Amino acid sequence: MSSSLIEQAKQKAAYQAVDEHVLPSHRVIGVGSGSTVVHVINRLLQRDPELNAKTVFVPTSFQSRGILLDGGLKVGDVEQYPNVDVTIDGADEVDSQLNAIKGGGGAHLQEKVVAEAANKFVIVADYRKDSKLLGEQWTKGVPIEVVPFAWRAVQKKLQDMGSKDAELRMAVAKAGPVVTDNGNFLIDAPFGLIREPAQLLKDLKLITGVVEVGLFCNMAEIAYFGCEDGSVRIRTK
Ligand SMILES: O=C[C@H](O)[C@H](O)[C@H](O)COP(=O)(O)O
Repeated sequence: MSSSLIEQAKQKAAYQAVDEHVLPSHRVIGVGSGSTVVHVINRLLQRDPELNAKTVFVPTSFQSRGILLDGGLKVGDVEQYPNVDVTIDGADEVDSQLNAIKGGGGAHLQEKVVAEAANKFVIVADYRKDSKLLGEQWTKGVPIEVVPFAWRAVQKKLQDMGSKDAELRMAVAKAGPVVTDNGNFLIDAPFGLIREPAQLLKDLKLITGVVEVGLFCNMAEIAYFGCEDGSVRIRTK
């Protein structure tokens, strides 16, 4: 499939999710991160400007904050707005139970906080992210944000837990590791097919030095997948 068709699939999922879940009565909207969320923001910008002027948007990264500000929307944070009406975000992979891997762009810490602050968490993605089990299609591993000084110790623990290929994520246009929006490092830890994501999440969070894990378990209420044929597949819990 061409990249423009994939973009169309992302756009269809994003537009439908905004249309069905961002209501005129909502005053605080959580906005995730990544390439699919760009379409979410574009759709939000097509709403009645008077309605947008009465709404605060809570971004989850430097990326989404910048796009919201460029669009002239009012941004806030969870410290000011701990009660979010709905959060819409992308995902790297979603399983049949709506558990998700997130953090391919390193934004999962803020994303999880804003998703948990929301009354409803909605995922938007293209068909490549739709799996029966996590780890089927996203084979780079579970993104894990770690405090920098602990990265080697955390990597060793992950290897002991069976993720032999757990690797520090390296930057592309900079020498050295990726540094997150929160000043931390990332380790990508492959665990093969993840049959019990909630248990894995608990085990990973108990490792000292781990800040947050890119496994979102039992959080999403609904997921929209843009398909190859132009339709949108919806999965609910
Ligand atoms: O850290 C990044 C986020 O979790 C993204 O939502 C995720 O990587 C999906 O991004 P995209 O829509 O670009 O595939």
